[in-house]
Amino acid sequence: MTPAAASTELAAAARNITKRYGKTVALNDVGIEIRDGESHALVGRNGAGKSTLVSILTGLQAPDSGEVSFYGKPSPALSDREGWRHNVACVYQKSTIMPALSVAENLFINRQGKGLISWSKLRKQAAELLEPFDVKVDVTTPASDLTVEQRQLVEIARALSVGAKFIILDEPTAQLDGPAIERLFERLRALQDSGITFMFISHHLEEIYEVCQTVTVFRDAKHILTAPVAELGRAELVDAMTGEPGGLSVPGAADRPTIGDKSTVALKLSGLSGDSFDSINLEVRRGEVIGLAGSASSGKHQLAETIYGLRKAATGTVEVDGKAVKSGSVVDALRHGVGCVPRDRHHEGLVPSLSIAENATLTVMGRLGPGGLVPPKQLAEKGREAIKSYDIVASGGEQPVSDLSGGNQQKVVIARALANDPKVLVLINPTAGVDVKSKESLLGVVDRVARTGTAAIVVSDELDDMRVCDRVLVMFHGEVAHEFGRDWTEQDLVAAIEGVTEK
Ligand SMILES: Nc1ncnc2c1ncn2[C@@H]1O[C@H](COP(=O)(O)OP(=O)(O)OP(=O)(O)O)[C@@H](O)[C@H]1O
Repeated sequence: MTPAAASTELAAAARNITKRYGKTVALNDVGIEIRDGESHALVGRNGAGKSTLVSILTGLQAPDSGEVSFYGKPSPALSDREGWRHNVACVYQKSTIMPALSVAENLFINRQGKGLISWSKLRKQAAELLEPFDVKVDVTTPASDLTVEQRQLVEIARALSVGAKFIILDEPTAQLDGPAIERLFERLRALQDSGITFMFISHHLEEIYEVCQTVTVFRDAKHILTAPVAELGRAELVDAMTGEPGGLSVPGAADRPTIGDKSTVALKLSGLSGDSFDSINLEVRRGEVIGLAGSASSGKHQLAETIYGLRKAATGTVEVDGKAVKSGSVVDALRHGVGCVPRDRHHEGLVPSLSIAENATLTVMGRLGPGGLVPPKQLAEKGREAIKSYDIVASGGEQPVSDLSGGNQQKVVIARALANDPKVLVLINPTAGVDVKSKESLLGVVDRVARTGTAAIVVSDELDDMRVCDRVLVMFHGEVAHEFGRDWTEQDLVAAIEGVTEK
């Protein structure tokens, strides 16, 4: 995006903001100034305070102290939702769209006005609103049928239609595949050219360089720096986020001993077919890490979810250590030693009201104490262990998971998957929402368990997550179209994912 588009007027400003949750100081006298027309990145490690600032900038909660203003005017009262909606909108990772309502109803929610609704007029207006966004859906479609990409565009269109010119994008690319990210960025550029201001939160630092002009770094609830993106190198940016010098090093598969044919087969898929994938045969040996790559429609998620029992296979078998696992049963998969990090931590991953310790031990309750009850001392120990091993930012193991930042919740999901000492580990987007430094330590965990003989399957859109893999299988239209060894190149992999190379 062109820096020239930004002016000196401030679209949004937050000054001297402090916010506490009990003993936790989530924001400690921080500020941010977002110039009209710019795209301003907000980055920081998990738990740095980014989402808390977003909730204050969107009027979802009040700060304990400090002020927010838009275009030089003080923010509306918290109860004036309409006033906030005119100033700012946020596209969250978690949808704010009502799944049961149609696209048109979602676009006009809360503002049908008084009197009878003219459905035909509403549908026509909805179609007009979406037209510039090239969202190819019938506006009467239920919102639950939208892809993540379409859902985000509907949310942006909705924000613009109520007059907001400042939009916050909270990790918008976390659930998108490569081509969808490119399409989103093209649209952001066009919107910025038309004068829309963005605040952009992402753990993918290369995206900051691609779409933003200014970057602000928060660390441990404090403002560390604000600088033009062009003047801050990637290493300096990471140093500011972590507070310590030294680059990043993602563990690579090449550092582990090669897995020979003599190693026992831990997981065997024979003629496995299901929703979106067909006739998959695969053997994964003890200590071997397999990457599953492919576009969103490749069938990779469905295959992984069938292995850990979330989906029932149409035909074929899944065997762990030579024993067949009952199809479509997560409990049976767990019993055979399959651990999983699911795609959606909000729905399948965690029990938000339970503590870190309780969530981290959900898969092993029966083994820790009689009748599934864990003695408090042992539970506290497990909580401390999880916090230490997985680098979780929290006040203690007894803290409810609902209080944790998104990235830290993801670390609890990983702790839970590993608590059972699984023979086979299935990880879907394991580093989603996780900061750069924690990414490195989580991939280190995969490397470590592989060394102890666990077989792992890593499903991810991130090439960095594939570096820890011994083999990378690229799926295309439900089949394994390519297989790469440890020596894959980024170019080969991307070409195979997009289906532009010969088999
Ligand atoms: N409702 C809450 N109750 C208690 N503590 C909370 C609550 N919401 C956030 N916190 C704490 O405030 C701190 C900042 O959290 P926040 O969600 O703003 O971080 P973040 O920078 O968005 O992290 P991430 O990158 O993981 O999304 C964290 O320590 C978190 O545990």
